[in-house]
Amino acid sequence: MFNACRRGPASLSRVLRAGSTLHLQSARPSTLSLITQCATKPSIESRWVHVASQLRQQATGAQSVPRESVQNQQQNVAVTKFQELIDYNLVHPNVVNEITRGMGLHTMTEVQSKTINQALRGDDIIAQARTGTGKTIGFLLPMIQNILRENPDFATRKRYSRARPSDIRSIIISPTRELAEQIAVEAEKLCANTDLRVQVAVGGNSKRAMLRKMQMEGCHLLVATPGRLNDLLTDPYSRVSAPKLTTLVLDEADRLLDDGFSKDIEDIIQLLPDRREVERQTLLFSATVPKEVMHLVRRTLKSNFHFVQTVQEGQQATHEKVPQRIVTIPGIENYLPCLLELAKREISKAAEAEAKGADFKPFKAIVYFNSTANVELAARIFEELRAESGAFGRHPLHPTEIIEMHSRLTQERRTRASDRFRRAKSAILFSTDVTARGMHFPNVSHVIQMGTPPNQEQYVHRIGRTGRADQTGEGFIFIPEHEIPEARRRLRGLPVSPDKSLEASKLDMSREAQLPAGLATSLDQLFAAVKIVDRDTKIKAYMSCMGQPAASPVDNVQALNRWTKFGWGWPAPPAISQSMAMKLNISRVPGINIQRNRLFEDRDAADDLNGPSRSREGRLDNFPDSRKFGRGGDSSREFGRDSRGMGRGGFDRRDRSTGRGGYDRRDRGMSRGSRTDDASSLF
Ligand SMILES: Nc1ncnc2c1ncn2[C@@H]1O[C@H](COP(=O)(O)OP(=O)(O)OP(=O)(O)O)[C@@H](O)[C@H]1O
Repeated sequence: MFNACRRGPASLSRVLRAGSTLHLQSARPSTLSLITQCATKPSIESRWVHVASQLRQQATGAQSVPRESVQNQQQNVAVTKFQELIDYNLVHPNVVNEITRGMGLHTMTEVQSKTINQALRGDDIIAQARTGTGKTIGFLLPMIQNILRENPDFATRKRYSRARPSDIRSIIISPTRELAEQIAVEAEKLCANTDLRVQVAVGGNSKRAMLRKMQMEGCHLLVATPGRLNDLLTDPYSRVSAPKLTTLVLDEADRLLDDGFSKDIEDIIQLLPDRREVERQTLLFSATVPKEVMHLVRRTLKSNFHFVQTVQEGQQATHEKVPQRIVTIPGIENYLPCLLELAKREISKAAEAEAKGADFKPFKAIVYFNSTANVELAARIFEELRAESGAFGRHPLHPTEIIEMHSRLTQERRTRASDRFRRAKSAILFSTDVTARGMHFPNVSHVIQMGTPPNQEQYVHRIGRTGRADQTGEGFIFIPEHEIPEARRRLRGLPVSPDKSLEASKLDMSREAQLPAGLATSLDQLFAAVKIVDRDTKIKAYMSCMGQPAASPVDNVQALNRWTKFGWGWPAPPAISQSMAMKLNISRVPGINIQRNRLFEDRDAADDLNGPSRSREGRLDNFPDSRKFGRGGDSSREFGRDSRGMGRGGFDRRDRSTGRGGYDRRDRGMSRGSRTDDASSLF
């Protein structure tokens, strides 16, 4: 979207100006938020009208109350309990009862109270509130009531529905398929006792099957991802249209208005009825609204829109109830040892609490990486962990499940993965940002981020997967030393406190060290698992990190090379073609392993940079298994001086020629190190 703006006063703005009701808002964001706060606050605090018994008696007929009367009541009433929506005849009981009786929710959250009251008046709204505060009901409820008010017939469930795919009254756009499906499930719950038909249209699923369902059942409320929605609205054979559209919702609005989706949103708005002919309400919701999107927000909404902000400027965008810890680590090779140590610690804490009959929360974590290839590698390694040697050994984290989630999976596998994680009592979900926004998985105890997130907003959304509604949770972020300056910049102002509780976070893999027995065992298990994972998966992970923007390409290349050496035991980092190195502007970076005429490397690299879709079985690494870590002593074990020649920090003694642990900044070419295809060199 920002690109679109740079291209000239965004073509989106041109599209939007086509609607007569659209006047460009000239107020700056700060002024704007002040204005709206003034406008909304009194209605909540001072205009409160006590529930009158005569209004209670009218509770059954919200749909039959004339619009003007509803508006008059809305002028004076700001409800904070769902039941009061019935009491004041604001929302049909068939919808409200699903919330109070079906979901057991009674008191509105702050964002719900503010948005529901405002949106029932028909105003355009942008709402910003912390993650997990119930924004979904905040837009669904007024949206459904707005349809029922115009079409009272839909308020009760009929045996036979005569809806068609062209009956769409509301469209909700979500940036991800999983989120669209989640919203549709929630919408279906609210509409269960009405005659409204909810459909979901997302990419990755069969379009034909989706259209058949839509044609059989009809559609009043469509939840969709931008690409599939665009496709449906432009396909003349789909018969999907929205001539009577009354509400458009953009959930995760800032994401939908950014570069990645702006073109689709622009096209979709062009395909919707002209606002001069069909009056439409637009609702934008997100936990983050960066200043940069405010001008696009103003263009998307009517000029008198309301900005509902429950997070004021200068306040933390994350929950205070979620302690957030930052763990600095020597290098990327420490990620998985740290994760394994943390998982074991939290799993045994939960088990102890359970045994004592104390309150406990099973370990259920989402681990975020910045690339798909890294998610695949970490998940594969964790799947291969064994407490004892042999393929059929017990998993050291049993019964915690290992699940992976990213866009390279088929839609069917993605759906299965989210369902599995949703149902799991204890699990680790390795994920890309595909689950970072909006996804509600119950009882997530930990959100663990590996490396610096792309931006502060993404950090906020990721951490928001825990501590939702009235729950607690914890956040960890692991930052390798070379990323600290950039991480400091991106995480400025966030309530993260340093954590040094993990032994593995202090472990310099390139040096000899005395290790506690528990850590030595974990490293042993990780090493055995790394050995099993195929080479291609590792190369893709390396290439994907290479392709990511880095503050210092030199530090980045060196950190990645160190990872391949001490994390995987490779004598030299993966070869990268000259052309790829030039494309990434790293061909002169010391330590880069440039190989000419290796077409397959080029292909792999291109795959990783562009997000490959094909999956291949790669070769297995062929480490001799003669040098296992073995069991440590009771308290500690000297790492590197045992009879198996562990090498310093798991690094082979033969490799000393390359300096400490075989690698330091002076060692400009990993390829100079002697080959250590050796078990002991992995960790
Ligand atoms: N009034 C309420 N009281 C208690 N729980 C609620 C209430 N409203 C919604 N919830 C619950 O809170 C959880 C989070 O809701 P929801 O997914 O809508 O949050 P959100 O604000 O959209 O989060 P995100 O910013 O991550 O998208 C859900 O389980 C929902 O059922």
